[in-house]
Amino acid sequence: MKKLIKNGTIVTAADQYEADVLIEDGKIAAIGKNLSENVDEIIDAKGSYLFPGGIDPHTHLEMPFGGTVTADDFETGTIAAAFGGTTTVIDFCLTDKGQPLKNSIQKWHDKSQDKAVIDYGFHLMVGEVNERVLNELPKIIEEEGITSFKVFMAYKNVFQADDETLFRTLLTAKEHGALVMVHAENGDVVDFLVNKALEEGNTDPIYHALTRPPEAEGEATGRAAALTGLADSQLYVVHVSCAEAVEKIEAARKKGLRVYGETCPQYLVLDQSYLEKPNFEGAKYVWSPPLREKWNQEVLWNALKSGQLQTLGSDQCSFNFKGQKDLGLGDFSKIPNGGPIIEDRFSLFFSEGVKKGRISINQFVDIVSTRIAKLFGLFPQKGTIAVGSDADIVIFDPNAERTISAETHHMNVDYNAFEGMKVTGEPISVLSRGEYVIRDKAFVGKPGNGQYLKRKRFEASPDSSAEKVLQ
Ligand SMILES: NC(=O)NCCC(=O)O
Ligand SMILES: [Zn+2]
Ligand SMILES: [Zn+2]
Repeated sequence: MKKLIKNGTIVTAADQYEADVLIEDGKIAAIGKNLSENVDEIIDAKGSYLFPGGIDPHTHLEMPFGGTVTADDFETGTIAAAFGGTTTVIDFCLTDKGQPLKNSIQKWHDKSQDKAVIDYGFHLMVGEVNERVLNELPKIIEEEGITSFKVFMAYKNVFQADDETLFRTLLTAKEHGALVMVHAENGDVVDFLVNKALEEGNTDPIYHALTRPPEAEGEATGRAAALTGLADSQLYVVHVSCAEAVEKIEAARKKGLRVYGETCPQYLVLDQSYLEKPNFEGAKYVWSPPLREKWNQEVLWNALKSGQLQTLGSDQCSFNFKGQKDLGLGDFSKIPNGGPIIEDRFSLFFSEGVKKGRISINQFVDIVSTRIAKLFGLFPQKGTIAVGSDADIVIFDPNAERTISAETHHMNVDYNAFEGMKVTGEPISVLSRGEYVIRDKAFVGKPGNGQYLKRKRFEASPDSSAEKVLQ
């Protein structure tokens, strides 16, 4: 099967140029001016950008959490992702203490393999380190191609791991070529503050933010970075929300540590005041870490622009307002944490970032796709438009205008946290390995077409591809 995309403007992390793209057997076979080939289909992309498909490094699809299960599964979640210009997701596989890790991974394969419409991989949660886990982790890297481990420093009595677990995970990752991801908040301090607020009768959603102060995120980020230095390992801090955490990442990177940071759209455009919305509507804006005071947004944008933060994840973790978020009526600590963002991550970032002049168009591609591919062992298969790469391509109209709304989104939830926001720029068609998933804004993919991705190991040597680009 051959396709030729003509007249589009290719944008990568490094270039912007007009050229035709020849696709054969799911790969990019040639790029050049005036390509003429005997093909099955010619796609006219005049006036559109051709972006490498977005890679979302942070999703929670069909994940049990907070006494319920996230509303989007691998089918609805990946369909929504594709509508939004994302062609790869890396989802967090939760694990259970005392259970073989491979059982948890099998559970995640079972939920995803017949449902995903785009390619996907898994990160693996490490909640304990013992002989069994230490024996299993290298096999998982080798056999499953799972080369990133997640350690929670918060959610006490649920997911939270201690510092020894984090440190030993960092040592293992160093030895076997994996990247350690952390949810960086001081869970003990947060737990104390939450209990105190509830004892004092403070139960509204805003107390979610007030009991998770930025200092708790900064402290945990700095602690994780220090342990990374001690282990001479590599660290990726997920969902960075505030200046205190950015400062710690910046300081670690100045020392030459391999510490990387991700932020999410919600921290770039929403703020703490949303939690004060009346009629319990503030619950829609409950994330951990919480939304921060507005001035933090500029710090995050600047950190993305200067390269101190490297990536944008969605932290897709959707719960319906009715029947799920309302579990926390009368007790903010019972509001399931998270929101629906997988669909809007890409175009919201284009609109707020590129259109508003905060980042260049090449930085946009780098942050939503290329660097993620490099850090998580997918480059150059994913994350760029180059000969030999998978033909994951977004045909994007940079001038289309739309208003974000739950009425029109494709996520399986009854609200959109960005309701009413106007964005400029929209995917028109999206190809995954050369096949349409979205064609002229309509879904034409098939559940089960998404392939599981075994990823390469993290390359830590100074001249590795990840390091060269990210320093
Ligand atoms: N971020 C959030 O509030 N929910 C998803 C789980 C996590 O990433 O901590
Ligand atoms: Zn988290
Ligand atoms: Zn998350």
